[in-house]
Amino acid sequence: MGERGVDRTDFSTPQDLAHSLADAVANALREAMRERGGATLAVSGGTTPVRFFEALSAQDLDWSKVSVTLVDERYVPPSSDRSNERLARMHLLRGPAETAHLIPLYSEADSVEVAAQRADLRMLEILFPIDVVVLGMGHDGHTASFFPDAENLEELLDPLTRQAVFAVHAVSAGEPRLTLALARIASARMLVLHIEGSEKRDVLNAALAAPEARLPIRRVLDAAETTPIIYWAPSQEA
Ligand SMILES: O=C(O)[C@H](O)[C@@H](O)[C@H](O)[C@H](O)COP(=O)(O)O
Repeated sequence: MGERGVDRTDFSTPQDLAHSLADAVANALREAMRERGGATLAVSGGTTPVRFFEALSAQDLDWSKVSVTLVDERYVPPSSDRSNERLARMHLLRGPAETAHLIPLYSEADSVEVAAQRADLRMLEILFPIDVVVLGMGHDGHTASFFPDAENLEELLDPLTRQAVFAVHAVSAGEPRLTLALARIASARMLVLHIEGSEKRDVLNAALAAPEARLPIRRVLDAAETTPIIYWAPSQEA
């Protein structure tokens, strides 16, 4: 398998990236609302998206028609500072975007597997394919919660699986995770990968140039039904 085709947009600062990505995502959500009366957005957590979330939250659109969910979630309550739901509520669902409908992945359950079953049912509230999916990436080439050492990685990456949400156990992930399956990510109408810093750029370039798809990020980009769009900026020390 040769180099995967992607669209790249590099920025000089994370701030420039955040505003440009917020404009592009907002336009895609507006188009979805014009065409289908509503829009769906799935975002990743971690540390990278905060500027983007805050720029997107300020966008002028009918947020009451937007359903927002998470690409993946740490199996922690929304009160935890590790929670992606908490991150989205703090930085994205505020101001104009406060009226968006958030569909979290986490729920307090006897196990992460039970929580995944519940989240899978909640995904019935979403009209797939998702209009916009924004991925992040770790330095190990994971995206979503597709960690290279995930016990059920091939199940997560199965393009034919019908299950929308899976539980993930991976030593490198820290706590157990909840994640959308690759099939729900790959079918996005707009698939964005937002990464910052030279190390992540190098990991991505190596994954894209590799003759076979080994890293999860390459498996996801190869499965994408639209041309993935890479948003990159140099990291900015806090
Ligand atoms: O729950 C998570 O951590 C994310 O969804 C995950 O896939 C993230 O996008 C990468 O780990 C990058 O995280 P940073 O932005 O913190 O580098």
